[in-house]
Amino acid sequence: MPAIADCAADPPLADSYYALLRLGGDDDDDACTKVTTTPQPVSECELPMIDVGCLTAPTGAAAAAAVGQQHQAEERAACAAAIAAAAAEWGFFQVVNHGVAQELLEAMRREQARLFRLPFEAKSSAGFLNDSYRWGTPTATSLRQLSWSEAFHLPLAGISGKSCNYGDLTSLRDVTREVADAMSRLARALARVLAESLLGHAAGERFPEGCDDATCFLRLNRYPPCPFPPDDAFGLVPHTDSDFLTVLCQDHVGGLQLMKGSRWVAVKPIPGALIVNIGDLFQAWSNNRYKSVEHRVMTNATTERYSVAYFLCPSYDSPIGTCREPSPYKAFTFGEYRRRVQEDVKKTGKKTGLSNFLLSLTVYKYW
Ligand SMILES: C=C1C[C@]23C[C@@]1(O)CC[C@H]2[C@@]12CC[C@H](O)[C@@](C)(C(=O)O1)[C@H]2[C@@H]3C(=O)O
Ligand SMILES: O=C(O)CCC(=O)C(=O)O
Ligand SMILES: [Fe+2]
Repeated sequence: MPAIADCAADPPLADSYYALLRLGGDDDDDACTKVTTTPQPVSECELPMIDVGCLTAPTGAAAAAAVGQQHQAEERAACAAAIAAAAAEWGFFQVVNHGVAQELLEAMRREQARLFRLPFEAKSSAGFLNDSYRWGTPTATSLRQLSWSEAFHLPLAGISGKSCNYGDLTSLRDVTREVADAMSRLARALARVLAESLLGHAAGERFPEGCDDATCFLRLNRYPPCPFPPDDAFGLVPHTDSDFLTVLCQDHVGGLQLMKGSRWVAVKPIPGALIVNIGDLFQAWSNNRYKSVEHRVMTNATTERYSVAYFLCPSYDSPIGTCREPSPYKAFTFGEYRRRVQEDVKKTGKKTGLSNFLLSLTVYKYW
């Protein structure tokens, strides 16, 4: 592993900042991202908190005998109902007893810090961690499109793949693999109860089809301190996630905000809890019942912030489909969706997302 040199570790985000400032590009017409002279105060919210122990605990014979199968079934039904209600109302919730060990998450944070402390040249060099390093916003044309952050967007297939040379980063690989496995179990259990809540038990059991190790991603995010005013650039620009659902572990620093009603609210970090959010694919599949909610990360002037996100994605050739006809959306595959998002971001600097795939501009409300 190259020598650790803190001073050269940060990506040249300030260069991007000044270049965009000089460019003076038009700010968005989007009210949510517009720079306002008097920014609206953002209140802090407590996301619905759900104990998902009954979904993640091993269902051994001893456990069944002790608790009683009837009671277990009732507990599972109540948990599923709380998850479905939060996905419909908030698009976001928090979980405890989630099955991802606290020591593992702490080890992940240590490995992540070590990884991001590598010199920028090493992180961005060809082939490093399968070319998964991203920083800033290469497509930005205005300051408000700049994400003051760096990330490794890791396809899970690549983590164990021999094609990737980890060198001295083998401990990072092992921890990453373990976190991905544990988050994957949680994400699948949640996706399944969300599908069951709309389809019934037997049909929901097969959900999500087409999602496996080769198709999901783990994203390691780092938000360096940002010396510029928080109204100039974001830590991560407002977006919805292009997946079925995301499991997120944020540290104690805070900065994540989400849209609730038509206001931004800040998510208070709760030690030990993981955050779950619905992505675009679940919103489409559920005919808008579950909400893929816009979220963003604010910058912090003094303190760096870390997060890890697990994205539950199907293979590119998977049709997304619907839980029930008629769907408000045209039929599309995940590959078509990703391509359209990338084209839009390249052309306009912004993701348009699901509205590109609506059958008509009528606002559908099914639920
Ligand atoms: C420029 C963009 C790429 C992105 C969508 C966005 O408009 C803003 C955030 C980006 C991000 C970050 C996390 C995930 O990697 C991602 C897949 C997502 O859902 O939001 C990407 C988006 C993307 O490349 O589709
Ligand atoms: O860092 C966070 O809190 C959010 C990250 C996020 O939204 C993403 O990676 O898609
Ligand atoms: Fe996100």
